[in-house]
Amino acid sequence: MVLSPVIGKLLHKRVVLASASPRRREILSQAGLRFEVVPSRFKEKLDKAAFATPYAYAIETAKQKALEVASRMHQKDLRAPDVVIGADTIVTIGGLILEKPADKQDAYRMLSRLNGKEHSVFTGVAIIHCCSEDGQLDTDVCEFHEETTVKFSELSEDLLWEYIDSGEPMDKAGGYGIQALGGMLVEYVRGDFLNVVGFPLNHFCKKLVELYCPPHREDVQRVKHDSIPAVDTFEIASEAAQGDEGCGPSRAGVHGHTGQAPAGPQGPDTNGLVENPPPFPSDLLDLIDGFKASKALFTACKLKVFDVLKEEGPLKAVDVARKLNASVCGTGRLLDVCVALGLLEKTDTGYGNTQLASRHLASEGACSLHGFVAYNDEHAWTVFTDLESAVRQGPRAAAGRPAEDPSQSRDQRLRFMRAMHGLTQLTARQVATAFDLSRFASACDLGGCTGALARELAREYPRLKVTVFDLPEVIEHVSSFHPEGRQPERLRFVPGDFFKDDLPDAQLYILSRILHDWADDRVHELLSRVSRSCKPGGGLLVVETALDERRAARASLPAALNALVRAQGRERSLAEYRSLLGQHGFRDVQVAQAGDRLDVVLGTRASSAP
Ligand SMILES: Cc1cn([C@H]2C[C@H](O)[C@@H](COP(=O)(O)OP(=O)(O)OP(=O)(O)O)O2)c(=O)[nH]c1=O
Repeated sequence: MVLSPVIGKLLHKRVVLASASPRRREILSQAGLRFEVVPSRFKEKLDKAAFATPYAYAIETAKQKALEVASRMHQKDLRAPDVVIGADTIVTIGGLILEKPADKQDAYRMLSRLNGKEHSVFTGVAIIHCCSEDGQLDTDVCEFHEETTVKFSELSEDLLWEYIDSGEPMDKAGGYGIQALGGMLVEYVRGDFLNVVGFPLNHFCKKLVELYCPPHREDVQRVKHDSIPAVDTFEIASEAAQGDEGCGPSRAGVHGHTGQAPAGPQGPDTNGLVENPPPFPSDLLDLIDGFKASKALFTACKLKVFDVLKEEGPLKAVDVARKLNASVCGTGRLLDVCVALGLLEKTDTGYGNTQLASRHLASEGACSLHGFVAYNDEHAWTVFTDLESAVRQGPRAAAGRPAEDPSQSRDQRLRFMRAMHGLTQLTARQVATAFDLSRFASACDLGGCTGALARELAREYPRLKVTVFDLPEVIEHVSSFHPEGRQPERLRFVPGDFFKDDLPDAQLYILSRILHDWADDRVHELLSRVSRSCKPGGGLLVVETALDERRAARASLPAALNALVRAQGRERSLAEYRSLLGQHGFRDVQVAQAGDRLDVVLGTRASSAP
């Protein structure tokens, strides 16, 4: 069966994961699903002997977990979520079902049983579609299971006990976690790895395709007979209906509840043929709503929601509202939107940050993008409202690079520096290691701002001395970005203007995210200054998001629009950067990628002048 993008179909639904398992949460959120977490209170005590197969037991347990959550939520609010997902993972060996060990001895018994042998891991999954009508809860259940075979090596007693003493086995079926230390015990795996970790993502997506993606017109084989009216044969639909623990019959009900177009054919057209409705334009609706999602994220950052929850979460909406000095109703809605966007998690104890939010959206921390978010909220948001006139009239010549705009206030400059600092810290390592730069003893980062890239270079190359060269009004604020005090000995900051002042001596010059801010004449002026300062054999490293077909269009398009609305600069292709370096006396030009958004171009200064 062909897998198609399907997670987005759940975007406009309220989805609840009825599980306390952090692994399930991680697998589903990494797949892009937006959901709330409400752990089930169903006691896993079904009579195993009553089930014909181990997986029938796992499926029933998964279903009961999900139904318990659906009915509890329905009772509480008289409104159940749209979809509740439940899962149960078991390990089976020799007809025995192993769940989570009760204590260390139990874990030892389980692991000894698995020692040196193959066993099966089953996960049963239930996807429950809910509908609350007239105070009644109506549910449609789709269920399936996945099996994976795992073989343990021959393990010594010492190893088993060392593993048990690590504490890892206690909350895991069969007493091991294949994704962590338990991976050491495993000789091979046959089947879906994520199924062992607690959630069979691939099978789940296929089920969603069955539920939400009716076959397209092209998939429909029209069979016409002279005397019999034309009929449609849905090959994919019949394939789906033949699937294991059957979603087929409940499908119509599912779409009925969720307001989606029915999966099956609609009424006959004038020729007696049966027409499919056009595909529901979910992606388009997401695109239309996209600006609201950005603004919700910006607002939550500005209000420091993620800082409050990082320090004190989980918290109820009322407590967050009190801490933010904001309305309870407004805060509650913003928090729910953040849950739907995958930035927060909601459990019985309240709202908490996802790992993503704690890492990138709280204002402190090495990976914080808080400054970049603030810059987009306060600056980019405003200038982008001018997109229409920029498109009509072409790029505005007015604004230069923000840090170099003399009319810029101190606050604006600091905001820009914070944005650049966060973004550069995020990518500095990838840039520093895109090429082996160990042949250089000194480097000068022109327009190097807070020194985030320079510090990474100094860390990566122990003999490299790095100079950061930037405007005096930038350098004056650098210390506030390094609260720990002293800069590394091999790092220095020199104030100056790379268009006017002598460039510091260095074997390697770096222009990171600089050239796109300038029009062609200024780029040539700058490169010829660099070329004059650079000695033969020295290098020039250019870091940019190049316009290039190799990269997914999405990553480079916002940059192209940036140039249109705010600056006199422009984005260039890799071929243009190569050619620019060549025109200014740099040879052996090589290109590498730093992550999925940045390109790094390295050229070596030839001995003859260009
Ligand atoms: C075999 C194996 C299991 N597990 C985990 C997955 C599940 O979280 C757990 C099996 O217990 P489950 O009862 O399936 O799930 P749970 O108790 O963690 O969460 P809930 O009941 O609220 O949904 O074992 C691993 O993380 N790694 C492994 O290698």
